[in-house]
Amino acid sequence: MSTTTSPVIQVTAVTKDFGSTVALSDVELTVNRGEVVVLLGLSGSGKSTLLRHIDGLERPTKGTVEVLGVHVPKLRAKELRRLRGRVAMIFQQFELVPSLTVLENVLTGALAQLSGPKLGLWAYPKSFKQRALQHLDRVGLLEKAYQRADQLSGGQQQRVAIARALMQDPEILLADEPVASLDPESSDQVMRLIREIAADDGLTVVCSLHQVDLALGWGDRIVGLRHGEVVLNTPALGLSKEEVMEIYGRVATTTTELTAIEAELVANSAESAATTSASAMTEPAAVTGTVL
Ligand SMILES: Nc1ncnc2c1ncn2[C@@H]1O[C@H](COP(=O)(O)OP(=O)(O)OP(=O)(O)O)[C@@H](O)[C@H]1O
Repeated sequence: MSTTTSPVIQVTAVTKDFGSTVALSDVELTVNRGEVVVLLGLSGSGKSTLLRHIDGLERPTKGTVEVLGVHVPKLRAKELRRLRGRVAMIFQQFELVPSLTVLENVLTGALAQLSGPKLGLWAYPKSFKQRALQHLDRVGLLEKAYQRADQLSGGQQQRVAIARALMQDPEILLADEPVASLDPESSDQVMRLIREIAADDGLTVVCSLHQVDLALGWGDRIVGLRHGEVVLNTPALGLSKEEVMEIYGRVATTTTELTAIEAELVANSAESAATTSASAMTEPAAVTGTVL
């Protein structure tokens, strides 16, 4: 399914202050149905805060956020839960339950659709289990359905998290640094999968990343944030790596300078990823390649 020009996310003049910290400053963002938008920016530039506004986890200090035609900050708890049924989210640390099987973890994506008791595999109707197995097949992990989640590699766990998100039948997928804890090969696999699902299902994706190459390879549009401000909002096609590097306020005029800037930013990002992965249940962050 291709991108249409009907906006499903409309962020208008959003500013978010946390005390004296301005996390977002006058942010404008329109995302059309079926688009894959990648948010890039240094650690602390506001990527997660923007995603959290789209999911209604934060309210703007100023401005408006409209998702699937609904004005998010004004929603009551029940309406917000209903909206979240249509908006799935995946995270850097996968957020699986390590002691549960892969199948049980996928089924938890449908918890909100259950009316009865919500404990254990038996709580789910057979049709739910069939759907969960289909999603596992789709992410290439059907044979792992009855293994404990913590026996899987990081890349496999993120694919389980994607299958869990699909149980919601979402219209929008928000992905907060989904590959920050993965090696380059697994990162590519996960981004390819997200891209394929978006194309097949007409799913709209907003995904924050640190890797410029992945952003250019898998995104339809790149949105760059610096100190909470949108400094780039451009189709990925035809955009050069050097142009993207300007998001970081660093301009390289030679390849040597570009390599040096990348190396500096990799070190910066590795430090941030190591801090975040301290509580992860999977392998520590492997940061290689062009990681910013
Ligand atoms: N709940 C909060 N309370 C106070 N400050 C916050 C809160 N959430 C975010 N911030 C601040 O807002 C700014 C933007 O943070 P945010 O997490 O959105 O950045 P990010 O680009 O996602 O960073 P990273 O790549 O490290 O995840 C940072 O200065 C951060 O410290």
